[in-house]
Amino acid sequence: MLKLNHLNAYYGTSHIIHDLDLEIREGEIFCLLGRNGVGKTTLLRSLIGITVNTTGRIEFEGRDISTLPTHARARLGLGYVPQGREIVPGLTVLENILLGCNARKDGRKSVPQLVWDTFPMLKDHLHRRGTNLSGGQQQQLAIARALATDPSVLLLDEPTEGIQPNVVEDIEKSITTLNRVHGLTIILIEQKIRFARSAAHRFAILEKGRVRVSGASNELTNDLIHRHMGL
Ligand SMILES: Nc1ncnc2c1ncn2[C@@H]1O[C@H](COP(=O)(O)OP(=O)(O)OP(=O)(O)O)[C@@H](O)[C@H]1O
Repeated sequence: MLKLNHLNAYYGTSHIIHDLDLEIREGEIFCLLGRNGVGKTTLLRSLIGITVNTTGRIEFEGRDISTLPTHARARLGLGYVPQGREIVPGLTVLENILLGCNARKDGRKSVPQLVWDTFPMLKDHLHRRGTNLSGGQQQQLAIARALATDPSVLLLDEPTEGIQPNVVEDIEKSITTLNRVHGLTIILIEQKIRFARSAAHRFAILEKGRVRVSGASNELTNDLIHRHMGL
């Protein structure tokens, strides 16, 4: 579904991702792991085309998207939930969600039912400022905004980082339901090994912008985690 060939990514002259080959299969949760600073966020940004220069091929559903602008990639079906959520200040919850609708590939402006089914809590807060929600609610809003684009692949950058423990489980459940029940393909950056193991079908551990080891999630042994992530 998504194939990367010889992908290199740069911030100015800093070379962050090195000649990376990776294939994400339709219907899977693919987990990106690795220590801080190895390039996980940069890899997701390369896929959606934000703030990073790339060379190499990014193929999505058979088409080379590597030179397309971000909004065109979103329209083709890549939904991005950035680290830190980036809820737009000054906009209500509903307005934040409607921002996502602008990127829908079918041109419809209505909020997909999947958004409300996944996060019914948001309906009770539609006219509050998004930034006034709790951290966990803001994360749910950020995922809702990406779902409003009607994506076929969701890119999630540490979706439960810094979230109160009681909400973490709700968000994790939503992510697995989006995949298992609704068939969304998901690329997930995750530091919580427990969730990576239970949710992901396959994983890759990055080191210095390269895939150091990859495999099925049942091959994600404590030894690998210790050796390549220092945990
Ligand atoms: N906007 C930027 N300009 C220049 N260098 C950057 C920029 N963003 C990140 N970097 C550098 O790129 C490297 C990879 O960072 P990246 O955020 O992709 O790593 P990461 O694996 O996602 O780490 P973390 O888990 O800390 O988010 C780091 O050395 C970082 O300092």
